[in-house]
Amino acid sequence: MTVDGGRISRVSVTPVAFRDPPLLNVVGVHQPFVLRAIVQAHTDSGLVGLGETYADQAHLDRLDAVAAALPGLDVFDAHGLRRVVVETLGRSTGGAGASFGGMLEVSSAVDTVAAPFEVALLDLQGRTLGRPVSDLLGGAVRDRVPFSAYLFYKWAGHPGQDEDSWGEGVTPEQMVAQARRMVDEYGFTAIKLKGGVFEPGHEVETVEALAAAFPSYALRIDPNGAWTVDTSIKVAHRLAGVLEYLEDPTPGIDGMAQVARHTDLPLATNMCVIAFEHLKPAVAADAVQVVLSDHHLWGGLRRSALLGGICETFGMGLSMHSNSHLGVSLAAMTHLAAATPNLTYACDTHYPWKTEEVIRPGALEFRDGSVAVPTGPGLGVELDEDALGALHEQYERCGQRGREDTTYMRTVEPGFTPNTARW
Ligand SMILES: O=C([O-])C(=O)C[C@H](O)[C@@H](O)C(=O)[O-]
Ligand SMILES: [Mg+2]
Repeated sequence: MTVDGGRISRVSVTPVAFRDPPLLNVVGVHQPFVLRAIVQAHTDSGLVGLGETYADQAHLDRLDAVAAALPGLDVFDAHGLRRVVVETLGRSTGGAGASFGGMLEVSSAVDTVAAPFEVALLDLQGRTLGRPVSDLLGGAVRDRVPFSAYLFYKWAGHPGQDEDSWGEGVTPEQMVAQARRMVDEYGFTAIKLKGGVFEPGHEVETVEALAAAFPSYALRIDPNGAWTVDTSIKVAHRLAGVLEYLEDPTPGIDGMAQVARHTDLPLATNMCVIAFEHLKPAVAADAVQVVLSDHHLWGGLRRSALLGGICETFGMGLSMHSNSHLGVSLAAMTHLAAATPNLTYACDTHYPWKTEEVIRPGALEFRDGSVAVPTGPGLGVELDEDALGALHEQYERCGQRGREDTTYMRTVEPGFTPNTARW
């Protein structure tokens, strides 16, 4: 007996905006709202599959062009989806690259545009078969997926607004308090500090304060390439035995390779290896020991699983990157991590920083720092249509149409320049 999953009849792409605190990073500060796009792929048999991605205007235009070309596609035809994306982007944009917030440049838009549609197809396939997405990826090898507490230096509140519930995060003591709250509320046992904001000595002191306060925890710092090779080597020596890995201390495969030659501390990246074409030179130079996957950027869940296999082949570790996201992404990340045997590090998530949501409550709960893999069909999450509508109205009202961390920072510090390789 063959199962007919039906064909795509209509695809909607809904931009939404949700509130975000003023989190600091190497290129500036988070704006008051995060923009995301929710994909709903409808079939002629009445099912709806979900996906989530970025919502910068240029990306939205590409998503809309692909969405219009998808009706008629068989929900099991993942290669057909990729063909549609390649053909559509070739026509509409020439396949030009994409940039998100000045932090991540991708050489091709195909993977980033294809990803949310691929997730929606997998959601539909799972709903058709009555099986969770993790089963379609080879089956869950763990029933809970561990995540890390993702700490950010931050302002007390957005300019002109009241202090938020997290308050200021600048001093080591304030950052330990931030970690304490995340650990108490979510049960995390791994902690990542977003660096690249203050001079390295201050950030190292913060890591040391975290290590003293949370002695048995796995710690990481990620300055997003803010340091020179020399500084990175010095920090690597000082934090050897304290960190589980050092993420993107300096920019580029060459720079990371120079650092790697002087330390046994594993170097991790979501900046110099962000597409399949970067793997060969990174492996040849032994530049990174841990790759942070991200299905939003690597072309979806199946291609991220492929990345996992390549990392295993070349003896590299695998972790998972995040950007500010909602529950549809968290569900997809959880299924992928559950079905990727060598994804042994706690995954990043920005989840604790958000206060608004588009999925119905109950499907994804943090306990002991981990999320149980949904066992229902597909992604196992349902959209709350009212919440989606409200966050879409918020998108219409908020006036933001892209992620502009640097521009926003300059409204407060007019002379600000992004800190890459500054120290
Ligand atoms: O690990 C990373 O590089 C990130 O999570 C990048 C993000 O853009 C992060 O810096 C942020 O949210 O500001
Ligand atoms: Mg990173």
